[in-house]
Amino acid sequence: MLFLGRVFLHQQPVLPGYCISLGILGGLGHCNSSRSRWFSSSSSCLRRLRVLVDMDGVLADFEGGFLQKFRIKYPEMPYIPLEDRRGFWVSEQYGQMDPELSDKAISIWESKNFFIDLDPIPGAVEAMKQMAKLEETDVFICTSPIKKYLYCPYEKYAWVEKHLGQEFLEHIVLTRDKTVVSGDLLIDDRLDIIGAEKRPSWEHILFTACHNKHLELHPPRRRLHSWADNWKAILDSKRPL
Ligand SMILES: Cc1cn([C@H]2C[C@H](O)[C@@H](COP(=O)(O)O)O2)c(=O)[nH]c1=O
Ligand SMILES: [Mg+2]
Ligand SMILES: [Mg+2]
Repeated sequence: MLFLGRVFLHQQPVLPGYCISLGILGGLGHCNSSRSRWFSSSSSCLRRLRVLVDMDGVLADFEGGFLQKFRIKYPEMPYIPLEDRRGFWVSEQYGQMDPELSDKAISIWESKNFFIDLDPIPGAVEAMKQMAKLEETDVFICTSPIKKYLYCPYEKYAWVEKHLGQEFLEHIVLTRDKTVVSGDLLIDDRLDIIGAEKRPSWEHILFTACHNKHLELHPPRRRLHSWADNWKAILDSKRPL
């Protein structure tokens, strides 16, 4: 039967007309893709969990890499130790210290080799490899490139190949607007993820970073404190029963 209503699952509206209902509606979700992961057994629909994982600040140590290169390039300039970082935008906090420092900060991540040289966040590579191997689970790296595109997009791909392997190249989403990407979970260190879609399909799990660790999250918002934290439990909490 053609399902004509709007079904809300994980706060996601499933567009009318997209779903052919095979019986039980529990667990409906990402059914609007030609490569959809639907399968039906004994007249029930099961679907795979889709996890979106941010790159800078979650897989790759943007803050650490920035500070190291900033201090090498501008040894005479003041800098902000990681424990004093506040707010997502490095350029903003440096600009508040001295207006000319904002452009100097930006020059660091606009330079060749900035993104490829970033170290992995502890535990990230192992966690991603484990996550990708989980049954009924699809993992995508969902990352925003800078607008000065000369090096960044290429180096993000190269970083993924170097640290996670070639197979992961199939699982990269480069976007400046993560709200239009569908998934069950988005693990990301940025507090405010906004964009064209006012009701993103994913639940945002805030990944703890130096710039957000002091922020109090209001329920039901959740954190992943590090890759040593129980990320599997967070995934399991989103699986259909
Ligand atoms: C801190 C900071 C970051 N950026 C850029 C660098 C990255 O390309 C994105 C962040 O990407 P994510 O997918 O949200 O991790 O933003 C910047 O332009 N200015 C900054 O201060
Ligand atoms: Mg990030
Ligand atoms: Mg898998």
